[in-house]
Amino acid sequence: MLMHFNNKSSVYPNRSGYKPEVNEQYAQSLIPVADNLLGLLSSGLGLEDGDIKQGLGGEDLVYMLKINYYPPCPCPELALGVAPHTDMSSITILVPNEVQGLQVFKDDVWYDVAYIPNALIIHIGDQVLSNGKYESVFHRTTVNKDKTRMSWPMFLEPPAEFEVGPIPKLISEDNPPKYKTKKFKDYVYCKLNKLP
Ligand SMILES: O=C(O)CCC(=O)C(=O)O
Ligand SMILES: [Fe+2]
Repeated sequence: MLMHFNNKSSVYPNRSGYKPEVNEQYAQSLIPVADNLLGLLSSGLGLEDGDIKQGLGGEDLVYMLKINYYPPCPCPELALGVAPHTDMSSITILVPNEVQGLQVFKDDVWYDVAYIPNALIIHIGDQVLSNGKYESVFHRTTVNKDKTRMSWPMFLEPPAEFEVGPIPKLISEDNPPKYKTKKFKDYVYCKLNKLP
């Protein structure tokens, strides 16, 4: 289930019995956290605090909340909840329930991401803006034989029509652009279709 938020509107799926208030409250309270994180990522690159947010569309940045629902699976060793991937968002802020499932890949090993009550999990997504300085985390989810797992990721993404590319201030002769600048919707299309 997907919900889009920005500072102008919220769009909900139209499902009978679905009460959006709690998700709305959760998403709204994450927005300052998200903005703070983007500021930190910006200063980590030696940029002004607002530069990354600006490079993602500024006030038009999309905060997309998704709800993942993984029912119990009779053969968990034969299935995955989500196949290995990197997120196309700039960052993802995720809260899971207590059922283990998220794994990240490092040095050829899949590691369980421990559930820590009340902790937020932050994924670095595809970091075109940083020109690859920040590396996206390759991750997947497993499923559980008996228990239902749920997770609530919020993806921070540029608007579809917004052009994304390495932040010009980062580019120099020593650090040429590693990515083409293109509309975010074209970035998504190319990634999904394995095009350059
Ligand atoms: O359920 C999770 O913990 C992660 C889900 C995920 O990777 C995604 O929705 O992109
Ligand atoms: Fe993901």
